[in-house]
Amino acid sequence: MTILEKIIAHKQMEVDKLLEEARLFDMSKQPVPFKNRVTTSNEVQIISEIKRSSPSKGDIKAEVHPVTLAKQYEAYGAVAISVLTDNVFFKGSMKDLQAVAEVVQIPVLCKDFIIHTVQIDQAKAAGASIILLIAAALSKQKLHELYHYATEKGLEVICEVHQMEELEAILELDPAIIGINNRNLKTFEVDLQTTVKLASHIKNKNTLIISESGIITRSDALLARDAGAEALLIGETLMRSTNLFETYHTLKVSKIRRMHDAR
Ligand SMILES: O=P(O)(O)OC[C@@H](O)[C@@H](O)c1c[nH]c2ccccc12
Repeated sequence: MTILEKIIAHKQMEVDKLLEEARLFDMSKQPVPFKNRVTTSNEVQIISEIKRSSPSKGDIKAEVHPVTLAKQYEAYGAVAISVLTDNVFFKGSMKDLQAVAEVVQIPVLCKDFIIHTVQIDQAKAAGASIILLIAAALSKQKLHELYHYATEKGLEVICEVHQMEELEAILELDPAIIGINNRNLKTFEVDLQTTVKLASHIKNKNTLIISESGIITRSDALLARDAGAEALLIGETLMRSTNLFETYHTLKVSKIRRMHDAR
């Protein structure tokens, strides 16, 4: 069993419990616009992630205070905050997301393994403006169903892909946003060339491309930018930073290639 299969099996149990509880979710919250903020900017934007722990790295910063960190991310210019809400494998929670969404003005991404519409309702009620749908975790039919459901609720969706077949399955949707995960969720291997390879197959210029995972240095940011990414999803590098001001400064690159950016 791969780690992704383990996570999904556990997620199914969580979903069954949620459905049993038959909670009513308040769906009246207005999401904060995301994509437009990225595409109209002159800089490659950073989606900053709150990630206490992960199955691949173990504890990164388990004792973090999400609200304090989110405020710092916002102050340093994050375009959105990603909050890991999976508890069993990432030590996050929907409570974290809710607390963060209450204090920041920027959009919040619910970073979880979504397999059922009830999780979308739950995320929206907690204050998420964006959700993630992971192609590796869903059948094509389910992916399409969840995508349409979330967009009907006014949420923006990042369709995450890691392999060509996954990209093909989501291109049929002509999605507004594609996240290319440089990390293989089955083996944890990270390769930034994943962004280079897959981005070249995304022909619609209106599709926003986000490069996700394993971005550590300025040259990583430049590599993703040159491949066509307009935003970067960064977790561990920010979580481990002891000087966020400097780290943002290092990772913030302009969308246009400049002389001093040459590697
Ligand atoms: O910490 P990193 O390497 O910067 O990665 C962040 C983010 O891309 C990663 O947490 C992630 C991308 N897709 C996911 C799906 C589920 C859980 C986590 C993820």
